[in-house]
Amino acid sequence: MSLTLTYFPVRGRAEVIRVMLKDQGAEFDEKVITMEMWTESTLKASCLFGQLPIFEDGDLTLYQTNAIRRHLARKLGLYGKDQREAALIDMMDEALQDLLNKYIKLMFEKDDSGKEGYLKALPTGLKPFEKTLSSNKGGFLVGDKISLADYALVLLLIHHQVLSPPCLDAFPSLQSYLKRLCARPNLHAYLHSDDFKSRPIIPGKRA
Ligand SMILES: N[C@@H](CCC(=O)N[C@@H](CSC(=S)NCCc1ccccc1)C(=O)NCC(=O)O)C(=O)O
Repeated sequence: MSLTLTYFPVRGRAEVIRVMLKDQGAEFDEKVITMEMWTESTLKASCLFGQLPIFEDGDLTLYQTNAIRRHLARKLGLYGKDQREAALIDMMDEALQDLLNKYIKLMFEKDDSGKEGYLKALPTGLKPFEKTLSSNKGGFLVGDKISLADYALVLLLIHHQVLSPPCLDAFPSLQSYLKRLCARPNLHAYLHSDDFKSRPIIPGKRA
């Protein structure tokens, strides 16, 4: 299984793919594209949608982060035990995309003026996941095995603790979930690696 991820030297949209693969112990190569390479080469024109990431799985070439994530989830058994769980995982993942899109918008704002309002509204966004984790005794968002949606939530929580360390203080289930998942041996090793720590969240924004 030759897997290659092509992306910029930032966490960005690709980080959730890296986290999944690292936690699952799936070997993959990375092609790092600097902004200079991106603007000077024909790579952008060769990308179906003109954007990164690109994910190559043998002779399959995929664009679109969430399509890549779902492909890997099917391949690595990260989509629940049956269709019911897969549907619930999709539901959780869609809701996480809503949170991620708000976070991306904040990350790209020129100054910190939107941060106060963002953090004020954050608990409303986190509450459904606190409620889900406190009621699901399986230990994950859905069922009793890690899924596609858990990786998205874990990375969002990690980034939000950088943005505002106390942001999980009112959410004990999210706190213990994050602690437990980040202690998974492969994920723990990756999160403490220079690879992860040295990559900015987006260009110019260090974690
Ligand atoms: N729908 C696509 C969107 C891909 C995309 O926006 N790619 C960007 C890079 S991805 C990006 S903007 N990431 C930073 C935003 C981010 C920050 C923090 C977490 C997640 C994302 C890109 O290729 N820009 C160059 C160009 O268009 O010429 C996807 O999900 O892959």
